[in-house]
Amino acid sequence: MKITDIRLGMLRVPLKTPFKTALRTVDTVEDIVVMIDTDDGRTGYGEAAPTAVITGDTHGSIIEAINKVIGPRLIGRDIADLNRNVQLVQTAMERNTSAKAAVEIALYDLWAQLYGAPLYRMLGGGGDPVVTTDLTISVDYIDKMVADSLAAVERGFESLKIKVGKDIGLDIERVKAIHAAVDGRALLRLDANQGWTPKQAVSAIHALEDAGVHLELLEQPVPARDIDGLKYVTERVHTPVMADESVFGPAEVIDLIQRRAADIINIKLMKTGGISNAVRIADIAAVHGVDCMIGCMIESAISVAAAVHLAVAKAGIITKVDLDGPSLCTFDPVDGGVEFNESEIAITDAPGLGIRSVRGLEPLARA
Ligand SMILES: C[C@H](N)C(=O)N[C@H](CCC(=O)O)C(=O)O
Ligand SMILES: [Mg+2]
Repeated sequence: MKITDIRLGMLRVPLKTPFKTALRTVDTVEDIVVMIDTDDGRTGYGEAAPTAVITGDTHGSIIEAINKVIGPRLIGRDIADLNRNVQLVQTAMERNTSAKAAVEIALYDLWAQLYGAPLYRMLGGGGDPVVTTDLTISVDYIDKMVADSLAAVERGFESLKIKVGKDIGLDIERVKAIHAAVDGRALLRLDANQGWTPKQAVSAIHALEDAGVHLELLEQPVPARDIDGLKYVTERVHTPVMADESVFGPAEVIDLIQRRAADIINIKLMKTGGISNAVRIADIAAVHGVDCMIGCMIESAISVAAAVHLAVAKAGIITKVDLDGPSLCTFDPVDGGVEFNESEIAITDAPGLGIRSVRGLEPLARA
């Protein structure tokens, strides 16, 4: 099975409600879809999310990276030669992790299709191919966040990811109000998206711990590059601290673990550059006994499907799931693929990612 063509399309899916974090507000998934075609008539699918404030990737950089740099290396390559193909993707250029992720996802999709197995099985997974995700509550007025949290609990979500990091005093009030409202019906995860200083983070978490607010974890309280600050927080609070924007690839994870700067690692395919490095991170974390979450950016059911397959394959070490991208969307553009049903996500027996087609793609002309 040889690669004959690499096509790109623009996917636009409005969100049900604006997604607001300390870093940005976004109301539509506007992602680049990669389709890799082979000489036996198959197509592998991938997706890149342009999250410039986190990865530095934009629509323009993703398109240019795939069309001009990564794609040309792959034309004519044999899909069975996965490790070499992945190496060609990863060594094509520095950074550009979202573009690399999209291409890798499509390569893994085709590789699993070649052997007629769902991707999670090719990654060594067995057992029940089902995961349970949280739902993100955007940072907003307190009343709105409380209403959104109650609505999420009514929809069956038992874990809520509360966005904070905008205003420390208000953030404490936000979390106390949500905690009182959901009254033990959902676990609370906080994500400050780099919005606090180390000292603010410690005082906020102490205030919440002292008020009896149990938190499952605190995600990325301080700026991404402030690893000393992350360690400062981790050493001073009981709540487990998770690194997100601070860690992209395996080398950063090794450094973070050696410095004991966080308790948990958030793996996202858009940060790792795809599945190969995500597998490495999960394996490194397993060696050190560090738990991982699998997360996503504002992504649809294409790239999130790949994350679900990885989560099932690495269920022993990926113990927390934040794959709510498709639940935030007004519709699912994918025919086939993984079945997203609110908090429950299930993989079918279809080969690869199981994606038959993607509706409403706007073709992107080659440069
Ligand atoms: C969508 C997911 N639940 C999430 O919250 N991801 C954010 C980043 C999303 C973005 O800005 O695109 C995170 O974990 O920081
Ligand atoms: Mg985060």
